[in-house]
Amino acid sequence: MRYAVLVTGPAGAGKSRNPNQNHNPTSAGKSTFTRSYLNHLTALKRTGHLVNLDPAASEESFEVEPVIDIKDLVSLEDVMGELGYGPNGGLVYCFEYLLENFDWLEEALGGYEDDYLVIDCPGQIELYTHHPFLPTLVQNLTKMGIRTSAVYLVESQFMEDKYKFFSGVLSAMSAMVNLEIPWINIMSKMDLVTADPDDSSRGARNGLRGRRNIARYLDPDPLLLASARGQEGDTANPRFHALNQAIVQLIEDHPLVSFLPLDLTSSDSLDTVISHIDYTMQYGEDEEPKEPHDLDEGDFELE
Ligand SMILES: Nc1nc2c(ncn2[C@@H]2O[C@H](COP(=O)(O)OP(=O)(O)OP(=O)(O)O)[C@@H](O)[C@H]2O)c(=O)[nH]1
Ligand SMILES: [Mg+2]
Repeated sequence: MRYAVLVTGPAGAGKSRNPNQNHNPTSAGKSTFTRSYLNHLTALKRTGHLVNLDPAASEESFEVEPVIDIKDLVSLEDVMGELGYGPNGGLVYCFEYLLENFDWLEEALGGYEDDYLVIDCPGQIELYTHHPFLPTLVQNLTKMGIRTSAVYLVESQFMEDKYKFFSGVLSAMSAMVNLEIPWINIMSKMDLVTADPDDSSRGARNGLRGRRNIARYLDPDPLLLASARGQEGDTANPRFHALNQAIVQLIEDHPLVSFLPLDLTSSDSLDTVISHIDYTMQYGEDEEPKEPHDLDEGDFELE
């Protein structure tokens, strides 16, 4: 049996791919997670392979070499330079080109029997919400006997306030219904969440950040979120309250949207996330199906 995990999620405004540059606060951290994931599999004495499907990925971001790289087929730089496309049109072109030349990918994947592929995807949200590329890719992988699941990373800053959170939830839901495969939502960069509730940062002042308050975002109780509205300092236009209420109702009616916390600085956290992914796609189902580890609350203690 072969397995593939698509690592998806929104990009930030502006790409900062160089790890030495300032951290890009709104990028989900897909590429970073992908590499930690593979290193962790190695530590567990398991084999995994990196597949890069981001035609704009920069070379220096690869501390783990991809076994398959879309840029060997088509790169965004070339498409933009030679065909005069902008970054978004260029990405669409690259994916169309990939699907038209799917035998290239099929051949490249052919050599990896009994394997576990971790696929780093680009961050353009349109790719997940309204283009047919990823669903077609998944169908093709399924035809090849590759069992595919997806993780959707949303950055922990989305927990800073409920409006950002709603936007993260809605994008996750939209991607989920578009792909229709086993799916896990992940709240990434938990290392950036302030541990100290007395922290005077903006998020902490709003009382919406800090480990103490995380639970309500990881496993959202919409009514709780809704009741957070109208707090002192909430400058939102009251006309939006009805809309928020409707979104809250939607979240409540679709309890699929919960998030697993991911803190790359904790190997336990990676362990938990990976065992959830394994469980979701029934990795090694010929053996006993695995129960996911209990969510390690030790890391995010709720007093
Ligand atoms: N503090 C912290 N920073 C992170 C983490 N993961 C990624 N970053 C930083 O966030 C930025 C973006 O990370 P990437 O992994 O390139 O994000 P991406 O989702 O692949 O971005 P795109 O490919 O542009 O969509 C980089 O500057 C990383 O160093 C994390 O777990 N914690
Ligand atoms: Mg990336």
